[in-house]
Amino acid sequence: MTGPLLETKLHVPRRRRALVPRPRLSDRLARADDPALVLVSAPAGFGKTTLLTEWLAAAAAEGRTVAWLSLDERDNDPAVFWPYLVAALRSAVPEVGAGALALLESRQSSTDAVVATLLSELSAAPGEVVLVLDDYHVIESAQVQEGVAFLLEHLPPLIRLVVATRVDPALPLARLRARGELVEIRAADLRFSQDEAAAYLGDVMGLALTADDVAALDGRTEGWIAALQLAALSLQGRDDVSGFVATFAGDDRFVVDYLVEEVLGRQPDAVRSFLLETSVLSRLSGPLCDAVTGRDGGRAMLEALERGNLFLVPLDDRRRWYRYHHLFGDVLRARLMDEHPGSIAVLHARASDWYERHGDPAEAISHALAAADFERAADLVERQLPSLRKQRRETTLRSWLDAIPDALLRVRPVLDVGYVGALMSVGDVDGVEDRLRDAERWLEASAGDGPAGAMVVVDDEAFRRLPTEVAMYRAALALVRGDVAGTRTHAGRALELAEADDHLGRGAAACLLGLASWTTGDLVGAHRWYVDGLASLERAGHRSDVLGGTITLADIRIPQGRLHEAMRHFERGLALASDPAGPVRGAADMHVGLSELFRERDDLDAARRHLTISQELGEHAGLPQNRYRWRVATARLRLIDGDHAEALELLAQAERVHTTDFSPEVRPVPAVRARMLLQLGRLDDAHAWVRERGLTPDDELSYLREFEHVTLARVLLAEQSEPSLNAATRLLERLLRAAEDGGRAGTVVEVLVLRALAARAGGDLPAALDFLRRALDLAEPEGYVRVFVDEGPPMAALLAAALQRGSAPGYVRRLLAAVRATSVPRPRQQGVVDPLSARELEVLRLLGTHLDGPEIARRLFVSVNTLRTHTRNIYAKLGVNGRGAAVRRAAELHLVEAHDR
Ligand SMILES: Nc1ncnc2c1ncn2[C@@H]1O[C@H](COP(=O)(O)OP(=O)(O)OP(=O)(O)O)[C@@H](O)[C@H]1O
Repeated sequence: MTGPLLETKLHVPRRRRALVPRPRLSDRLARADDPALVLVSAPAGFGKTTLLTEWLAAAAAEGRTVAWLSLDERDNDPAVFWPYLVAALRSAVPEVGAGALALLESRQSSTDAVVATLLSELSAAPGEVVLVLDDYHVIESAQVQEGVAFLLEHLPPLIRLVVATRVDPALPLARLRARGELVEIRAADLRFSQDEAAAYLGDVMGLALTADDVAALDGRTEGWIAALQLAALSLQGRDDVSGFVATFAGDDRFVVDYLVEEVLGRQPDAVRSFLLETSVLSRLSGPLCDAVTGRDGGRAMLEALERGNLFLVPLDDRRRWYRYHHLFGDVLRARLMDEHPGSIAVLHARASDWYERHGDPAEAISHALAAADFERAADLVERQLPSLRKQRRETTLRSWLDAIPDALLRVRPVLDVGYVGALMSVGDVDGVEDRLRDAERWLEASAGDGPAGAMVVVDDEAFRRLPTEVAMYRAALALVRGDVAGTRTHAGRALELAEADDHLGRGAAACLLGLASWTTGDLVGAHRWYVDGLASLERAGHRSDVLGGTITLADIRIPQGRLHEAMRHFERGLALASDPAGPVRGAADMHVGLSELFRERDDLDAARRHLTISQELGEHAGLPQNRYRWRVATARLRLIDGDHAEALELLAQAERVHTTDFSPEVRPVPAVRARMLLQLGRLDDAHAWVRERGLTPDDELSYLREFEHVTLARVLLAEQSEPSLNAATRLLERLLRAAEDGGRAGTVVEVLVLRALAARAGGDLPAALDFLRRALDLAEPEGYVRVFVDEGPPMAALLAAALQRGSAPGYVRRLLAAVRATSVPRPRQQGVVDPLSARELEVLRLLGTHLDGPEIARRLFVSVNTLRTHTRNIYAKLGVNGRGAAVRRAAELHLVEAHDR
């Protein structure tokens, strides 16, 4: 967070001295049978906050712990919202949230990872906890809303969420309502009844009114408490009550405007000016008010206003911080705009200055922007850049920079490049080029004799590092565009320019160089750069980058045929990620990587287990990248399980997920699909794929297309004609040489396997056995299995022949056993034309329970939409049109028990 955490936001608002008791509402809240969510939703000034403070005082007396968070617009940045939410919980239950806090402080995890961790910590909370989010209507950020919805959906039984809001929140209300987990208090419930209005006007506001006047006032305000309060303030000392009541009606904005005018008009000049001038502040303290008004006595004035019921809400127990009631504040600001429009910028400027002196740069920046003093705002933001970046507050940074005129950013290269960082962090490369070019021009112009003419630089240290940073962003941009040479040039330059102690700069540059080597197939070089880069990143303390790099290291080792080492990298990565401060994304990907290695070794149970863990982690954290890897790995397993349709669907989804990725690891997806088509005997579709990719056996070979060319060789082999066999053989020879030259032993094994099959198809058994033996020699120490087994019967025949000749007998026997295990047909599902996949059977079993759809989806870690697709397929396959019928039919066919075991 930029600026201190405001304790006042976590403070349960103090109860007013005199309140009208509302037993009917507090009873409803008290009787509510432990709902997950209490929603208090009504327009401004209906007494939502007051009702909650009353109820919570009683709840606290009964031993429930209460955590409170008053929200404001800044909470739309997840990097602001979640630290506050965790702090609110921790201030109430100190033993909860340490892990989430560590994640937040590491500033390298997704907010989803934070929520997932928080949830698991909450489930260990010692007793009942009520978490209140007040003024939730200010939250417009979809990201924050989704996070809260996720939190709510997974709340442990003893935790209750209470939301007070002026508009209904984007939370799954209908579902909670259906499950009886929602208690709602709305405007109709909150309106003062006539008796309550009488008690309010008489006992609280001290007005001696007739029953008719009370009835008239209650009728006119329709029980809207804030309006009644304003009316009561206006009525103090006035005789003609009936005449006054007749002048307003309805519960809309006009009433408030009208009434505030009335109230304001009755204040002494000093109070009135104070109210108007300080209305620019979202929080008020005596000293801050003094600075803004230019007069003394702010604190005494605030206390007097509070005593006078003038809509001042205390934010702490020590009477240091207050805010205006929103409704009142809005009208005050509109009034100020009408009466003294010219003074607004001055007032904001003073507030900005005060906040800067008092160490709250975020408030200082907001007020500078509100004062339209963009130069000052830009200065302040530039000074905050390093800490914003470190805290990953790109959303906030972007919202500030968006508010500053572009022409101003263009003469401030440090800020402009900061903007580039904020854009690239979310993969937005539009406009990046322009800004980098600007920065380069400034750097050129200022070479030698310090900053150039019109250029503005506030942070000289940042300006010194700017050339490195620009080179780095250039390298990253080149990589996104597939320009490997450019990546090398710029990253090399960044490395040259980075100072010895700039570990982050050096590490990032080395990794970019590693990526460039990787894309060209120079895996040895890529490995070296990554080892260097990771050492620097570790020194810089950038854990998430270290984790990401560890995955890459493993990914580099796999085509090199070093499966054991790849496994060690993944395991080391998992150890890093299991640290409370380790990002979930890393862990999810490590598990997929491990699953792929176990699948290759034919340990399918372990492969499945790691995918499930990865999926759990990934779904919690909503990680598209993980889902991409996860989908490909799952598709491959599904194919082995015989779930062809699902395997192909998963691959199609994976292709959709990653259309813009540039890392070598995502390129094989289309080729994996083609291999599946071949395994399914869909040769025409495989041909179509070859045409679509524009592949020919005489193409120039490149590492990035290696996987595709190996697949092309398979397609040619599958054709079983002499010319295509010859073409396949020639292509395989070239691929073999390239893989051997590049030290890619993993690829060599695969190509040798195909070469053996080609020789066998050509009738040259001795040559086939020779290629096979070479493959076995390389593969045995690393434990390869599926690379042989997936070739099916032709390979089984070759292996049997090899066994007869005594080649690697133990290993070959294991491979043959794996072939046999794979070809055992899955249990037949009698009475079903199109058999149900394992996944569909799982869904079917859950359909037979009392669980509702969303719950089933949650258990299976899939979206409700995916579940719907499964359900539709199941109904179609069973020839039924509803859940009950499907369950009955499944029982008749013994489908469910058979699978359930
Ligand atoms: N039971 C009550 N007795 C006396 N005054 C009340 C009572 N309930 C609410 N009020 C007064 O009405 C005004 C509005 O109440 P409150 O701030 O709780 O409304 P709200 O619905 O939370 O408003 P907003 O949405 O603007 O935050 C306050 O000045 C409060 O003191």
